[in-house]
Amino acid sequence: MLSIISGDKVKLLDAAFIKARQMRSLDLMENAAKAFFVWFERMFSAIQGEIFIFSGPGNNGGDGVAIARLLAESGKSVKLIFFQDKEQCSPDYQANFERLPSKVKVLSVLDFDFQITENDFVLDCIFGVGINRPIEGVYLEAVNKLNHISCHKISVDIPSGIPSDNILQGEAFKAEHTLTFQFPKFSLLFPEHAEYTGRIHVVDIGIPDEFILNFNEGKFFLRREDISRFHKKFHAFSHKGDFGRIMLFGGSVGKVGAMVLSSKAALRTGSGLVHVQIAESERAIIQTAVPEVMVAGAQEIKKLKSFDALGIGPGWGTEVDLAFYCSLLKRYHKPLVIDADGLNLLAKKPENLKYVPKGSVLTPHLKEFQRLAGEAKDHKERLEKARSFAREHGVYLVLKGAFTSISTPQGEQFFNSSGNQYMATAGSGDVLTGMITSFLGQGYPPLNAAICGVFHHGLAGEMAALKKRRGVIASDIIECVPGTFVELNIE
Ligand SMILES: NC(=O)C1=CN([C@@H]2O[C@H](COP(=O)(O)OP(=O)(O)OC[C@H]3O[C@@H](n4cnc5c(N)ncnc54)[C@H](OP(=O)(O)O)[C@@H]3O)[C@@H](O)[C@H]2O)[C@H](O)CC1
Ligand SMILES: [K+]
Repeated sequence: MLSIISGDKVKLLDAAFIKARQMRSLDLMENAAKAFFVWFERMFSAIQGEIFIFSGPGNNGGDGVAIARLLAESGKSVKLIFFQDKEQCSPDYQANFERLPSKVKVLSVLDFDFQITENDFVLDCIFGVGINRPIEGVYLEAVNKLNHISCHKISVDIPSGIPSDNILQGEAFKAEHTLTFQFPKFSLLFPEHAEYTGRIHVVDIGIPDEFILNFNEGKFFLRREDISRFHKKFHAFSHKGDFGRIMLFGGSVGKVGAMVLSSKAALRTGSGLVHVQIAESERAIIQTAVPEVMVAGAQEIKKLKSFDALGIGPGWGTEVDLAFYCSLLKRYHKPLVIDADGLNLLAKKPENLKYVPKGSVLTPHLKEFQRLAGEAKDHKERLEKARSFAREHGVYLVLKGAFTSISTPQGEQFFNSSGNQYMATAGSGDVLTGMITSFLGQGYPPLNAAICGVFHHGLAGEMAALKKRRGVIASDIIECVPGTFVELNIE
């Protein structure tokens, strides 16, 4: 699992790593440039245009100079545009400058005419994690000009102008792709920066994850290769009971569809038995739509404890009898999942939060979280609030959106990498509730249930989007859930 560390620690990390390996910082820069080069060749095999590399005075600029050499040596037409005289640049920048082949055309930004056409590439190596103030002067002018030119645009490590751990002040380079080294810089995960980062790619430059862990600040980035370790193993003798008995509460009149989606998603995620508690008048709908589901009666509600997990809220409405809701929370002592109206009801009467069993998983989207925890001025503050909320209430807080975050009662935060914009569709959250409840019911610890739920949900969304793009609906996500187990090789 990748650790996300702050920009000011990157220098310490580099220093410790090169010392431990007895290598030079220049070698690490070479690793970074090579990692970029390999990625670039794979992404853009048939390059027709010219490659313009804008290189700032620090080591991000140094990466640009090394990349210029590698690209030129492979036969590409490369122009290097610099901002400062070599003598004012970092030592590793200077060392790479000395190694530039003569076929790289080098010119000052002051002499550059910005004649760049659609097929050309701009590589943004102006500033990386060392930026310490908003860009201005020649840097701002160049960035503004580049942002108005249409061509292929790639930022190296981070779009220049964006601070690695904070919200952008002023302007920054707008990339189509950001290739970031070793781990995603924290601010790349903020919605405020989506129009600058484009697609984010993480490449390894040779520093092992265990090494970076020494600098960890409790933030982790979840990737496909991390997921199988959070799964439970089943075997040939496993029976229906091992896959869990769960109960879902929701589906008021006119909103029973939410329960159809949640319960179906739970079954597709592997639940052995799924009960739903819904408005009596809606019973026929769900039993027709999902014949595998059972509708709970008074008997089951009485024997709440016999269920392995509960999921509360999808389509429940806010007219629910609060006394009934509180009695559920008080009588059930295992972790459960709360979503949608289950959360809205808690936001209306926060004093009831104390009844939520410890270790429960709460899955608000941004608006629901705002109702629960109050307004945040930006995503950074929102994530801090999420962290405090999870700690204070002893719950796992799943804040849904791009890079869904999971905050734990211990103060850690996990960021998900699967999913896409096409999942922002009605019922997508109900599907997630069903999935996380299903994993909880199968005996997964709450963190594992949340991680697996969020990752598989996102992956199912990616698979659905392959053929349907913006036409994806929540039912398509459910249909793709079984395929995610195949894709990740989970038995
Ligand atoms: N482990 C890794 O990931 C590696 C990453 N590498 C690359 O190195 C950069 C970080 O390099 P660094 O030199 O620390 O920082 P920058 O290149 O971002 O630039 C810092 C210089 O820019 C000046 N500065 C800062 N902000 C501004 C501004 N707004 N306007 C003008 N100048 C600015 C600053 O100097 P000051 O004295 O003026 O503050 C610095 O000179 C990382 O992002 C990767 O790309 C390594 O290649 C290998 C390992
Ligand atoms: K950059």
